[in-house]
Amino acid sequence: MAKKIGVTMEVGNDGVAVITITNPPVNSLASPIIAGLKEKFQDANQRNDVKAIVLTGNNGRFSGGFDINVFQQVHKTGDLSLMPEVSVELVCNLMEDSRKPVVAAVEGLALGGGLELAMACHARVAAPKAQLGLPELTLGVIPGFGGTQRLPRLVGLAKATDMILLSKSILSEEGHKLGLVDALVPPGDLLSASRKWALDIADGRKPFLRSLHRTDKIGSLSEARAILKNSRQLAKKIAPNMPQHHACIEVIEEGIVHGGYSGVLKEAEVFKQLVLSDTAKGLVHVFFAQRATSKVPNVTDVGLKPRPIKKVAIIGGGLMGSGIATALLLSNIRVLLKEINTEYLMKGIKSVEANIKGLVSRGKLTQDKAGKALSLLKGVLDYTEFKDVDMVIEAVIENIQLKQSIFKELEKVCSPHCILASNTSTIDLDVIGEKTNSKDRIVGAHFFSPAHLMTLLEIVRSKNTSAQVILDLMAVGKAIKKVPVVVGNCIGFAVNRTFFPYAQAAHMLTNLGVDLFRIDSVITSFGLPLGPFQLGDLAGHGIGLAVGPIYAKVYGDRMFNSPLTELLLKSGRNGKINGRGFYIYEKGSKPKPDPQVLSIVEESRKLTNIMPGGKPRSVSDKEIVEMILFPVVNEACRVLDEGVVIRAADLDIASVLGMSFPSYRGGIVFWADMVGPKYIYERLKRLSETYGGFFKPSRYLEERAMKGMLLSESQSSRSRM
Ligand SMILES: CCC[C@H](O)CC(=O)SCCNC(=O)CCNC(=O)[C@H](O)C(C)(C)COP(=O)([O-])OP(=O)([O-])OC[C@H]1O[C@@H](n2cnc3c(N)ncnc32)[C@H](O)[C@@H]1OP(=O)([O-])[O-]
Ligand SMILES: NC(=O)c1ccc[n+]([C@@H]2O[C@H](COP(=O)([O-])OP(=O)(O)OC[C@H]3O[C@@H](n4cnc5c(N)ncnc54)[C@H](O)[C@@H]3O)[C@@H](O)[C@H]2O)c1
Repeated sequence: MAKKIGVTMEVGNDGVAVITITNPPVNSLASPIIAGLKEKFQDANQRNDVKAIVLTGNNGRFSGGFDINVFQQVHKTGDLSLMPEVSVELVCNLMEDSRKPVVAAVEGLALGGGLELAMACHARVAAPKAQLGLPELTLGVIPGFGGTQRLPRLVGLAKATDMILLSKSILSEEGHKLGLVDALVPPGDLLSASRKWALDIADGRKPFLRSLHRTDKIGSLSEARAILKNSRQLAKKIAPNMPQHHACIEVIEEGIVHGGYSGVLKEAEVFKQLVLSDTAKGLVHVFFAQRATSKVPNVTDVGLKPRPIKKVAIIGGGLMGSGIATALLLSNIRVLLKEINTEYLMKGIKSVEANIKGLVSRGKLTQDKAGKALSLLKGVLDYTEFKDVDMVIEAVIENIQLKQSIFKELEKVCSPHCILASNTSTIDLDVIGEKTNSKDRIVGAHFFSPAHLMTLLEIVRSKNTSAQVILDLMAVGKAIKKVPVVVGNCIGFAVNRTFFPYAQAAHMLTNLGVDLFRIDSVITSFGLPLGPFQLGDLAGHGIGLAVGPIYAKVYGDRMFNSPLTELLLKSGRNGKINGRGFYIYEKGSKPKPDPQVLSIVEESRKLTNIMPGGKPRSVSDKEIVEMILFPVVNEACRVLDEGVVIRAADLDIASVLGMSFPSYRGGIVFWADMVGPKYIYERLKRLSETYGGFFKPSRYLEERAMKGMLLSESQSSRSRM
């Protein structure tokens, strides 16, 4: 059934016209809605039987803002005329400058353009817990319906810049205290209270306030400049590679110096420049890509319903098990934590307590909620209580025999409906389940460390895993505030496999004579939070050494054998865990590059002997980025080719959430498509001629480059799912 969308107007006997937006699910401001609003406001302004106007949204939501699909159309076509003229024609002229008072009746949410429409009204009446904010910067643009001008005038400049630059929304309760909301009323009274407020303004019992004309909360010019100076520093820190934060501050300043209307005009001009930026393209792609991950063919579209998961057993209370337990407890799921002996069990429980305490001390959790979460945890040393759990997540050490024997045991002690998940990062799920008759309920639940903080959950589907089990795990993932991405079974799954060349390429460059600290710094300037060497320190070099042979067995044709990790470990440097790796780690200070590592690097260079003519290779920063990230793109191509992910955009989200690949670059595949498959292919081909198989372009990349196709264009599927 086609969804009903549009704008309606009903005029009551009291002379109030109620204009209602209907565009499920979030009442986004699509072109027909904007056209409908213009028409209804014109009509209401002209009609003699209308004294005042109330603007509201249908189904308990005011509006989630401008329709983001339009940005995507603009990105595809480059056609700016698809953007409707709103900020002057509708918002200033028909709404704010109307002779008839307009009151916004806000429930659920008013975000982006939604809040901007509400701010152009002459008062705002809201229901409790409505979400209010201007999140446009997360999409690479700035507010474009006058929000940069009206929010500072309603809540003060410091609060407004904080909300806009950090894309932080507030609840209507806080909005009421700040003056953004004029009255807070129960949802059932929202319309009647708004009508009354509108009539009170019309009859002069309440003031007729136009937000853009207000100056009472802006302060003096020197005060404003001081606040904007701080904002510029904040922008530099949080968004060094993005244009929209600085541009937004400029626009706000224009309004402070030359008046709100001048600010509105500049806002419209800057908006049009930003909407076409690569940053906006990347961020808008990520917005839709993240939502697309919840659509899994033959799982979410076949009428199945997720079964309730109330109690989960976790086997292994080490780094991962304790993190996963924390995430489940915080979402009110009961957890049985199993360990091998009392000492390890207590250690595991203490880690969970420390995770939860950390959240309380950072103000992210109340003491009450922390107590409630911990009351749901029970430590055990055997399987007696496993009979009524809905799901088991195994997180013991990476050992095939151990995992196989655990799953064989689980099959006996758990009920037949119980989901049997493994957090393995490298072992084939089919091998783990080999000795069982429960292959249809065995699934990978690959969390990323620290599991209670990282949002990606790779759900690994073997050829036997049932659709119901996938759906159940997706629902658990969402319940614990993760973003589940369903992937196929292969060594390293989607993220670790795609990024295994990341460290390898860095080692090759170092062995070619490039300074390793420079490599890290170039990669962090590109936008990844940690360069490959610092990331290696964080994971621990012991792990790197242990998983190397597993990868070599299947991807050996494209591995670079660097002795550097082994040499590092020999000299007692396991990374952050023991305070020394490539960097020195001291409590309370930032990691410091350790110059003593350079002699180890020299030893490695002697062993590999790959420097051309024995001399360090000189490379530009651009070459460093290409030599490290193009092999990653090449592996991403193989992941796409083999159908390890359902769609290319899933790999983008997985790279953003699992590897912290910069979201403003849209994820690894999106970025590669922006750079150009042909260029990447040619660079890799040339590099492979000099340095061998590590850089050899994959068949998929070659094919796409030759045909002039994008890597993300849908493939003739050999999907594993
Ligand atoms: C010139 C313009 C100036 C203006 O200043 C610019 C803006 O306003 S920019 C906008 C500023 N506003 C924002 O940045 C707000 C962006 N939106 C959000 O943050 C969340 O969606 C929201 C909190 C609203 C609901 O969360 P939730 O309940 O977890 O639900 P969910 O997230 O799963 O979404 C459900 C469905 O709704 C869809 N959809 C949602 N919003 C929009 C939209 N604006 N448009 C189109 N579609 C939108 C979403 O794709 C999904 O579709 P599907 O096909 O079912 O996958
Ligand atoms: N460390 C990471 O960053 C990371 C990330 C994703 C996945 N993984 C995977 O998660 C799993 C666990 O890794 P980790 O880093 O937490 O290891 P860890 O060594 O920190 O913890 C493993 C725990 O399992 C316990 N254990 C062993 N046998 C057991 C048994 N029979 N019953 C109960 N407990 C038992 C050990 O006592 C230990 O406390 C591995 O499969 C690993 O590949 C690790």
